[in-house]
Amino acid sequence: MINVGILGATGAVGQRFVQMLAGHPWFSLQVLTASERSAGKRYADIVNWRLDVPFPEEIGDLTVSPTTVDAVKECDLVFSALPADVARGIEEEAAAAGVGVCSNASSHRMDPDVPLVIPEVNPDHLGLIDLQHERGRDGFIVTNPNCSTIMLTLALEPLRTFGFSSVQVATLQAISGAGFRGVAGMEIYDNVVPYIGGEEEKMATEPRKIMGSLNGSEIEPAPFTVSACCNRVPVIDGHTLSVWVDIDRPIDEVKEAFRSYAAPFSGLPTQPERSVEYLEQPDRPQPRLDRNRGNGMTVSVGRLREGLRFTALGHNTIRGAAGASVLNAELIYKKKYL
Ligand SMILES: NC(=O)C1=CN([C@@H]2O[C@H](COP(=O)(O)OP(=O)(O)OC[C@H]3O[C@@H](n4cnc5c(N)ncnc54)[C@H](OP(=O)(O)O)[C@@H]3O)[C@@H](O)[C@H]2O)C=CC1
Ligand SMILES: N[C@@H](CC(=O)OP(=O)(O)O)C(=O)O
Repeated sequence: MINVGILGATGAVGQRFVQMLAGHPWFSLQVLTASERSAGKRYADIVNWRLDVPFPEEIGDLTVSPTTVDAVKECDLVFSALPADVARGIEEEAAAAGVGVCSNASSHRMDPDVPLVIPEVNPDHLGLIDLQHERGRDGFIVTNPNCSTIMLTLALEPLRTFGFSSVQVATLQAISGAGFRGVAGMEIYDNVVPYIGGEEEKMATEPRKIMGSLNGSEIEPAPFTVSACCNRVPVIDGHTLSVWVDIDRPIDEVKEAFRSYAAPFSGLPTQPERSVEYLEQPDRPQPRLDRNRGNGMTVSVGRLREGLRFTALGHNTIRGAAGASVLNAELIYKKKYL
């Protein structure tokens, strides 16, 4: 078993990590960290468990540690669910101390030697771990993308073969994306907020890195543009995206590309049966009905029509965050970087 820890284990994403790592066949959860407010207390006593699944009692007795390199230096791997400003330094320190870091935070996503990975899309970018080692890092940092970026990029992957140069997207993002203390009820109830700080910029840059080509030690960004409009809506979990892409092919051909898409690997415990699933019903996908497809790891696609337009949807704290990171870690383990 690989000994793992979670940085920021009490938050919206941290709790999803606990859910996904409790009973994991390869990873043994040993360390949970949070802020000074929570450190030194029993996890079961301090966590305000807000997930719609039972609390994994076997994890409850772990004592929450402060978020320091000392707390995690005996781990082989840590999953980071820290706010980006807190994550930057501690992730670097942990990687320097020989720990593998799989991070959800945005701090290192665009670092040239840090892979920004969706296993189905760019598993080869993990080769940058070797570059990090050559540059003197004993451990490594691997990141997963922004939650909306993951839904968009996974939905575009089956269409890669057609080629495209321009993507437009409008998002309807769940409130869990802002963390537990992120959006006040008075702001979001009976409302839509047409602004999520930094999100549109991330959606413009991250997909190009992910779908880019690794040439030696550099990633050449993919040659398309993304124009995004991001909106917060009163949904608890599940980001919905309306996507336009400049592909001029018969609808049936494009639909077949979605239907026949299969991940380029198999055998990872968190991998869903279908990474992308096309839904035929005219009013799907919907967050309440489709976010848990594939245990929250499937991106549902539907409403494909002339334009070329379609709708994509995925669970933002599972496929868009903790599940994405755990799947990355499983691929890293399978490729023997751990
Ligand atoms: N929510 C989502 O859908 C997604 C989130 N992310 C990213 O994941 C990260 C976590 O997000 P989320 O779970 O929503 O955030 P939350 O605010 O819900 O949780 C933050 C966690 O970090 C801890 N923390 C906060 N400040 C400090 C500090 N100064 N030192 C140590 N620990 C600290 C908190 O501990 P305590 O409880 O003690 O305060 C808590 O465990 C962020 O970088 C976010 O951008 C990425 C993709 C999607
Ligand atoms: N911004 C996303 C969640 C998030 O934290 O993204 P990032 O990891 O890129 O900061 C949302 O609000 O839904």
